[in-house]
Amino acid sequence: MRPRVLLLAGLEPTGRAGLLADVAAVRARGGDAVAVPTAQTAQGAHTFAVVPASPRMLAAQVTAAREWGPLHAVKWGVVPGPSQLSTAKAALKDADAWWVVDPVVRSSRGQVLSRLTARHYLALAGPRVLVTPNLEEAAWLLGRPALATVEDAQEAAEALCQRGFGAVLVKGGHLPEGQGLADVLAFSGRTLVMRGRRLKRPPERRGTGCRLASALAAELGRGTGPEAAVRAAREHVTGYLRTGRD
Ligand SMILES: Cc1ncc(COP(=O)(O)O)c(N)n1
Repeated sequence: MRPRVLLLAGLEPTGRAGLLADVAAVRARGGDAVAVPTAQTAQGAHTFAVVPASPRMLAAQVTAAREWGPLHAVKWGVVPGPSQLSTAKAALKDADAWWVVDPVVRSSRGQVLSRLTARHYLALAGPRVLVTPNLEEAAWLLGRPALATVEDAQEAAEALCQRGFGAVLVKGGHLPEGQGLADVLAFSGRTLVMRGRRLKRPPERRGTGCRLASALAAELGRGTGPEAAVRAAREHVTGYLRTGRD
């Protein structure tokens, strides 16, 4: 089965992160990508700009895509503000699809990409919604101090499940040295710690969170369960970090 995946994300024209990275990951996982830009961005060595998409166009693009067939999964990347969020939500009403929500409000260089608050993200919770915060984003969503250990990550993943997310993947790529690398997946009353080796990341290989969430959406869209989907998506990102290709 070829999953059809809607990607709602910011366009970063070089494809290092954002919508083009998402498209590459979905295609590499054997899915069909429907790419709807929520914002235009410019992210250079010295230049930075974000312009939100018009809500009217966003709604039209999602609606038009749905007229040609079902969406099996939706990946939410950067959503610049509440009007893009509510418009996309309304246009997806009644869609029978998994949602993968990457609560990215800043680039890895610290630039602000979105005005959404933790409350907006918590309102996206539902039984078929998988949220993929990193440690910092998980603390932000829960209004907690910084998470520094694998145990903190486990607790945060469980707390986000309690808030109504069907599955939570807390990405532990930024755990302090000595903690190793561990992602924590909580779903259906289980909590799994998935350990890994820390890989050196060449500075141009960005968008790992984008690729992880998009690969996950492709897997969930084809009917893979959350645990196997997360394993496949982690492998995808490891391959990207090693080779620079999806
Ligand atoms: C449009 C867009 N989406 C996502 C990211 C996060 O990616 P990174 O963490 O590599 O900066 C980004 N910088 N830009």
